[in-house]
Amino acid sequence: MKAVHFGAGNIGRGFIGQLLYDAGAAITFVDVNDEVINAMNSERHYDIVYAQEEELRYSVHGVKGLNSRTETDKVVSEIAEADIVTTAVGPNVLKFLAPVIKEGLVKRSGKAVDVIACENMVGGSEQLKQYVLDQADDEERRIVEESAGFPNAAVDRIVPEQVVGNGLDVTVEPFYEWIVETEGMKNPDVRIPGILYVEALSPYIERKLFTVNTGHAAAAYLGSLEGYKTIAEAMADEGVFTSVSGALEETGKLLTAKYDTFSKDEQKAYIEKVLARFVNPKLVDDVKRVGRTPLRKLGRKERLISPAEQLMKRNGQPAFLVDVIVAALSFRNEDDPEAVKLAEEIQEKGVGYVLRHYSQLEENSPLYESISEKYNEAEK
Ligand SMILES: NC(=O)c1ccc[n+]([C@@H]2O[C@H](COP(=O)([O-])OP(=O)(O)OC[C@H]3O[C@@H](n4cnc5c(N)ncnc54)[C@H](O)[C@@H]3O)[C@@H](O)[C@H]2O)c1
Ligand SMILES: O=P(O)(O)OC[C@@H](O)[C@@H](O)[C@H](O)[C@H](O)CO
Repeated sequence: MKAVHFGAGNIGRGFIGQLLYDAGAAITFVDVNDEVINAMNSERHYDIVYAQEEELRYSVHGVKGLNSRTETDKVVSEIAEADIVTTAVGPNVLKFLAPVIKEGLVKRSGKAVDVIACENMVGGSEQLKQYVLDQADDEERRIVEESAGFPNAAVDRIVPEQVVGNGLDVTVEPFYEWIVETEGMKNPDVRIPGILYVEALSPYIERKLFTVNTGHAAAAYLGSLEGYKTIAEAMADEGVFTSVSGALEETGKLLTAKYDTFSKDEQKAYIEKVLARFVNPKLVDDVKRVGRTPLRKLGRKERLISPAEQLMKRNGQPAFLVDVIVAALSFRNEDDPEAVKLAEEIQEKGVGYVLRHYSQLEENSPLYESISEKYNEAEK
């Protein structure tokens, strides 16, 4: 089996690569980072190190690397022969993959394949499909529509930023979950052991995004305000822990009211497990990584605004979530262009502009009002 994976970063190497390799795939990692690509091509393997008491290493062999900008023809040929195509590049990067993925899919002459975006977002693969179709003429569009599936997915494993060993090795938490929606698959015969295939992804992606990622963002933004460097340090602060748990109680209320997929007890156990994962002492995860790209995270369909808005529509009070959103608006990191932009926008146009423009909240809507009020109080 051949797999093409875009994004040889933390989750790409630390999780997707592991399951694809286990499934017997020869993996071509496509990236733009030449250091990583060159290391892939000279080492041809890397290790995944489990962040747990007893060290456990897992080797992924036979990998190679290609540059998606300078080796486009080779990437197209690899896609043309692949049994599966996956991505983990970040939601903002998906549109840049579209031209080369479109060329690769067209070159397959109708041979079915699935393209799975493993990004933290609702409808990631569907979004990628739209970007691909935007690049296609009528005939190409027909080929893509007929032969390429873009099943949505949810991917969960905490993989912090770090370079260990040969520069490719990566430390990960032992936990993992990869869920793929069967609807929209064109090549269902390719099944990757370790993936849970479900008919409807919505409950699972919302549970993941609104528990793991909401809680993570809460710890990062509240922890950052308190001056903590890592998620584990932030979670050791009683005040931060209480607020993170409070935010997850709120999202839990929404999730169990909205879906009958999980009972209240199951959601409670899920939250407890997530909180335990955040305090893993062997996992050194910078609040700057977890809080990265705050403008994206303040988006309407994202982990903070979406559950808060949905909860309010069901007459719930997202008090803790609003505190986290206020902390997110105050997140500062000079190395993160989105955090810099956020600070500039607030300085020049005011917080209301950010809520209208980036979070797409209507002025004077209940959530807009709650956030503005709390933000102004905090600024006093
Ligand atoms: N790290 C985690 O804990 C984790 C867990 C689950 C899901 N995710 C999701 O996975 C995605 C990637 O996250 P990450 O933590 O691995 O980030 P990362 O920054 O470590 O990796 C992203 C990789 O994409 C590469 N890239 C950027 N532009 C590219 C392009 N045009 N073509 C090909 N490659 C390109 C980067 O060079 C980098 O190697 C995000 O959507 C994230 O939300 C991350
Ligand atoms: O990747 P982001 O920026 O959407 O979110 C940061 C973290 O919350 C995220 O990477 C988690 O570690 C991951 O989603 C755990 O599965």
